[in-house]
This record gives sequence, C-alpha cells and structure tokens, in this order.
Amino acid sequence: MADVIDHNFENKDKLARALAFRVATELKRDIEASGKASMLVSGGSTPKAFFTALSEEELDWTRVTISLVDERWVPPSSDRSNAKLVGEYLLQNKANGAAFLPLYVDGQTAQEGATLLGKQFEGVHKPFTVVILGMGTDGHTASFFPGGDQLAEAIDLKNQNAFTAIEAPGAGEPRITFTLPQLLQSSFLALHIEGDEKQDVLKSAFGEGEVADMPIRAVLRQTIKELNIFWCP
Ligand SMILES: O=C1O[C@H](COP(=O)(O)O)[C@@H](O)[C@H](O)[C@H]1O
Repeated sequence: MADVIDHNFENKDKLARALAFRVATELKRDIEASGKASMLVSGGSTPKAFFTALSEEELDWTRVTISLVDERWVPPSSDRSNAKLVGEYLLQNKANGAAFLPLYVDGQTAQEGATLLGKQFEGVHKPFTVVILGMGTDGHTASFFPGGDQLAEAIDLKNQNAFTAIEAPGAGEPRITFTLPQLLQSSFLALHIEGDEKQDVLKSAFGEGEVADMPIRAVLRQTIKELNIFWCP
C-alpha cells in the first residue's frame, strides 16, 4: 500500500516537467521493447501544464495510443469534455502524431457506450504503459465518485468489464470510467495532485474510513500495483 507522497515538487512547472520526463521514459521503454505504447490520462483542470510539457517530449508518438481514465458523457465539442482538454493540450506539438481513442460514442447512452468501448479496447496494447490518475477534493478518482450508483462495480477487483457507466450527485453529467482492475493493468501508475487542499484530502484518505466515502482509497489500499504520487503546492 502506498503511504507517502513520494514525488514532491516546489511548483506546478517543475512537477509538470518531471512527470512528463518520467512518462516519456516509460513510453520510449515500451516502444523499444514491444514496438508500441499506450497511455490513459485524466481530465479535469490539473493536467494542463503536464500535458503541454509531455507534448514537447521527443519520441515516436506515431506508436503511442492515448485514451482517458474516464470521461463525462458529453460530445467532444463540450467544454466539459476531457477529450477536448487532451486535444487542446496534449495532442499538439511533437505529440500530434499519437492516436487518440475517445471514451464517447455519439448517439449512445453511457451504458451502451460502456459495452461498445469495451470491445474496441480489447485491441489496445496492455498492460497500459502509463496510467495517470487525478483526484477531486471529494476523494473521487477516475469517475469513482462518492455516492456513485455503480461505484461498487467500478472498483470491484473481480470485475471483468473494462468500463462502467456511472452517475453520482457530485459528478454533473453521466460518466464512463475504466474499472479499477483495468487501471491496475499498467506498467507505470501515478496519481497527480496539486495544492494543499488535495494534500489534506489525500491524508484523510490514507486514514481509516469507508472506501465508499473516499473512493481514492480503493487505489491506495490495493496491493496489486505500486502507486507513484506526484504533488506540488
Ligand atoms: O471530473 C474529473 O475530475 C478529476 C479531478 O479533476 P480536477 O479538476 O480536480 O483536476 C479528474 O481526475 C477526472 O479525470 C475528471 O473526469
């Protein structure tokens, strides 16, 4: 179980550059070993500087497939779309040759999309080379939200499904999320958080309490995959 923030940085810029360098190193290693690499990233507001730094890294991006840890069930034109964020900040500069697989299917519900995307992702390179999680101040990660109607299924380590469609009071629109056992099928797993408030939330999550109250605990308490925690004030 991870019990410390093991990668501390003075500021957002230093964190972004260090995380981008580490991720690029992992992607290059997998490209060299297997000819391709895959990466799941988080959305929200935190990753912008990291995405920009990563987009400047020199590597064979044409061999990299990028997707998301989770998505809000909105079209890519929406300002709420995590795919839109990735398009604007990551699929740019040197990374513009990477393939991107969205977690949204036009005209389908999130439940229907979960099934369709599950089939599509069977062909994606695994274990995922890199998975980067974020965390909200309510203790959610991916779309594992407190009060989520399918939270138990989404974090069940025996769940065979790649995706769960989920709705929660704090989530805004319906969501789709990779399930926890899928996210743990990764060579490099990181949690990227910033700010004192999130540090305090994480400290609480390391304490005793129900996973359902702070679903990030499902990641902190698992023993399958080492978690690398990146933080700056
Ligand atoms: O809704 C989401 O929020 C979390 C955290 O976002 P932030 O704005 O607090 O950085 C994010 O990790 C997740 O991918 C996203 O869907």
